[in-house]
Amino acid sequence: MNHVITTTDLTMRFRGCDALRGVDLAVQPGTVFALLGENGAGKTTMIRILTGFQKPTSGSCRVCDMDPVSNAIGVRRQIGYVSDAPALYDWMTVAEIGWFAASFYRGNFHHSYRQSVFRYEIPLDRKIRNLSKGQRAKVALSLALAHDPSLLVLDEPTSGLDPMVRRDFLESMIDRAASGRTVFLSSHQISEVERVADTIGILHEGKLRLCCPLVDLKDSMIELTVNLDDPLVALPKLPESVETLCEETYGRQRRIVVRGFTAEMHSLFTSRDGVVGTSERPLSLEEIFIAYTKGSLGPSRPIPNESETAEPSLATGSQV
Ligand SMILES: Nc1ncnc2c1ncn2[C@@H]1O[C@H](COP(=O)(O)OP(=O)(O)OP(=O)(O)O)[C@@H](O)[C@H]1O
Repeated sequence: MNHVITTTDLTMRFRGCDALRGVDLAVQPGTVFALLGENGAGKTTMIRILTGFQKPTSGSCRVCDMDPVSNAIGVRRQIGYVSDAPALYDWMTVAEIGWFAASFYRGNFHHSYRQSVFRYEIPLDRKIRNLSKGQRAKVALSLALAHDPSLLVLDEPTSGLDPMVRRDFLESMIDRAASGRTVFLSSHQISEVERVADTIGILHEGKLRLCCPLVDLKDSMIELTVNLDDPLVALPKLPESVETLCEETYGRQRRIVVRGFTAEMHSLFTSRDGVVGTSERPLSLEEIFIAYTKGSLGPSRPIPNESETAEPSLATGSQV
């Protein structure tokens, strides 16, 4: 399969800061790819390189079969792009900026643009400088989508949009992917991303910690709770195929976030002296993100009472 985006050992060093450290990535066509990461993880840097606004220190990338370093204009003509702070000509009106941008594209750019701003209820005669933050974001999105690009690159696309518009917009991204076009977006809105993304990439301190279809990710990750009769009981070593992301003790409970744990492995625990029982639960994308980036179960988890932890939960249904 021809990937829409590939990066190979992509590295970006700024003075005193390694923004990207050897990122290898491949994005399939017809998918919504969401790049997640904390502040400063390297998302915008990655997007600026892919769109030809920044030259990487080393490594390579291809976007729509072009090299954004040597052919930035070719890439930008092919894709739609909205940055986290869209630069629009403030002195133009909403109508004028549509005319202006249409001059760079063939086809019915202008008609599509006007339909889009009409749908968003933005007055055509309003100056860009007098628009609210959300209205600016809507104009930028209308411009990016008007030539119906095969690849849409969005840096924090929903910041500034109200909840209804955010939901409609993200759902429209699913329709784009269903029609074979590709959406690459960065976001902090993890619960929103969870509803629309096909593939998740997690950047952490410039490294790609994870790149995986969302369905596989959610199927392969669980929080395993092991009830112990003594908090100091040592747990068995898990097979190498299992990735342990974090382990925390709450009284007589040990909670572990694991990837690749299979049902057969429960017996490793249940046969262990001092283990009273185990249970498992699926994780939300937000919990998975926290496990990968913070190595913890999350900041706001309730700490159970001693009486709760003493109670063994033995095998039924998803529990073992
Ligand atoms: N031009 C620059 N010069 C020096 N350092 C930079 C430059 N651009 C980015 N950085 C640094 O690179 C790192 C990654 O920044 P980047 O903007 O890519 O992060 P991000 O994941 O988009 O963050 P956020 O979610 O806060 O927007 C940060 O530590 C940032 O300070």
